[in-house]
Amino acid sequence: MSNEILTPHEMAEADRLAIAAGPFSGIQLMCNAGAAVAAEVLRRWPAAIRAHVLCGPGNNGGDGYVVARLLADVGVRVTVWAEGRPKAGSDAAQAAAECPIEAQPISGFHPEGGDIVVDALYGAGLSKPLSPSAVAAIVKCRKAKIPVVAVDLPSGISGETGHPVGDEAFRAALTVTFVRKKPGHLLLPGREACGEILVADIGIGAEIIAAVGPKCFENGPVLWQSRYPMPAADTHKYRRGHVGVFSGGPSSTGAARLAAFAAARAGVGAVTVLSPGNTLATNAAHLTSIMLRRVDDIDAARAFISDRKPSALVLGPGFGVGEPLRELALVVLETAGAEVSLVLDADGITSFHDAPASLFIAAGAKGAAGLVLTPHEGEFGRLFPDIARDAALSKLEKARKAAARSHGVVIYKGPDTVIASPDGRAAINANGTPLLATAGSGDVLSGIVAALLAQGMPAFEAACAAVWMHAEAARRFGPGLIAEDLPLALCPVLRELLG
Ligand SMILES: NC(=O)C1=CN([C@@H]2O[C@H](COP(=O)(O)OP(=O)(O)OC[C@H]3O[C@@H](n4cnc5c(N)ncnc54)[C@H](OP(=O)(O)O)[C@@H]3O)[C@@H](O)[C@H]2O)[C@@H](O)CC1
Ligand SMILES: [K+]
Repeated sequence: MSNEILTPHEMAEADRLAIAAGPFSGIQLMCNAGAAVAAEVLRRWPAAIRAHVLCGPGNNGGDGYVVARLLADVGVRVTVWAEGRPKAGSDAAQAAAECPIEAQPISGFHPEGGDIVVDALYGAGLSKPLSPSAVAAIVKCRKAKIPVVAVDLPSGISGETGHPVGDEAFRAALTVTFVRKKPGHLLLPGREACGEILVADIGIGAEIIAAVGPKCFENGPVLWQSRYPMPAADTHKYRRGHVGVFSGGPSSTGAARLAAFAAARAGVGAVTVLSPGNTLATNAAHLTSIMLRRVDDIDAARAFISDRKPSALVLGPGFGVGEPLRELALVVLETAGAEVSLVLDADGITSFHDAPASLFIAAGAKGAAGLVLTPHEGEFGRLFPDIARDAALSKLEKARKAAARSHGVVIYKGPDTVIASPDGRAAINANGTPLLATAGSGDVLSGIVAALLAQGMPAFEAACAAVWMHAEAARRFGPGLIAEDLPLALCPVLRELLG
């Protein structure tokens, strides 16, 4: 399965390279695209009474004229409604000329129950908010409650950001896109506007995509399974890594234990909860296989790192915001060394609200511990306020900029979690579930990330794998899920991954 995601700009580049390399010309690619859409319409709605094809002035509209011709060829009653006309000499103009159905102005479009609509108004070239006539067409589809099949993208949605360019966008039952998905198919709200997404092969080969060199991927095992840590037959517990999790004070120890349990389930050989003296008894009462060590201050943290050589540390969950956490994080980054990783979550992120540069400088220093940051939207805004405010950037670009600035892998959490690496690679997660919107679920994610890091998985792949496994465990567990369930719910997911 191809998991690359192409930005609209990269898609246009792939298109250019493919046409230059042959064998397909631009109009042939357009015919292949239109044929893929028409075939899907016929397969899914063989009993549709009438098809309305909405055609815009660009190549998206060109695809629409091909769909209209092919549907009419097999006897479907087709009406074409046009907004603007293709430029003379363009591929779209040729497709329109070859379409036997005379286009009518879109203002006359009136669908009825039993009809089907093919939205070929705008795709990759959407450059401004939809016109009042296009918005009226959306309202008519909504009122008639008829299925919309979007060609490439639901018109109105930006392929780059997944956001509507104006106030309105089509909502499709099915979106047929070409070659590879675009960020707007996976980022919200675009993902919801697309309905089911089908990627059609139109004759642009993998070698063309490789030449374009995309650095964004849909998250899933294909992306990271080859780097997943498989326990060797002759392993022992410390060869499977050691995770240390810093515990909070008396009223907030649960978050660290959630991270610790998750780390243990995710395959790390040993886990130690690092607890202040006043919470040792509470933590001890809830831990069995997980070790416990008293850590009251920076010196004790340093001593743990040098005596027990943890391979990853989790700092933040339930810890409390403030100077002690900042100091601890900087000490870990500066003294732990390159073979240790730090997962900074929750309070760990918020603590650097006023001094993010100190964190980024420490993370960027040669030989520093590797850093993974796991902000949700609010935390992201605290650490990267200017990036968060920039409305022109997609969530993907925001995560990428944050990773480059912080020198850390950033897991920008949400229903469409984006994982970005300082080297420019990024992944968009698509198996998220609202079941994960529950207290403590982020602590579990931090524990899984740390466990994979501790077992030697590279940071970007570890972050991607953890995000996917976390969501997969939640989906398979189903309703009623609370964070305590997640570590155990990882087992069936692990059985498949490691099986
Ligand atoms: N890449 C490939 O491999 C293949 C791509 N294919 C297809 O090509 C599509 C991309 O085509 P495209 O670049 O011509 O862009 P498209 O979306 O048709 O719009 C551009 C036109 O619309 C206009 N316009 C924009 N927004 C507007 C608005 N709100 N209201 C009014 N006008 C608006 C815009 O005007 P301008 O911005 O120039 O003023 C321009 O005239 C892609 O989505 C896929 O379906 C396939 O054929 C197979 C091969
Ligand atoms: K469209």
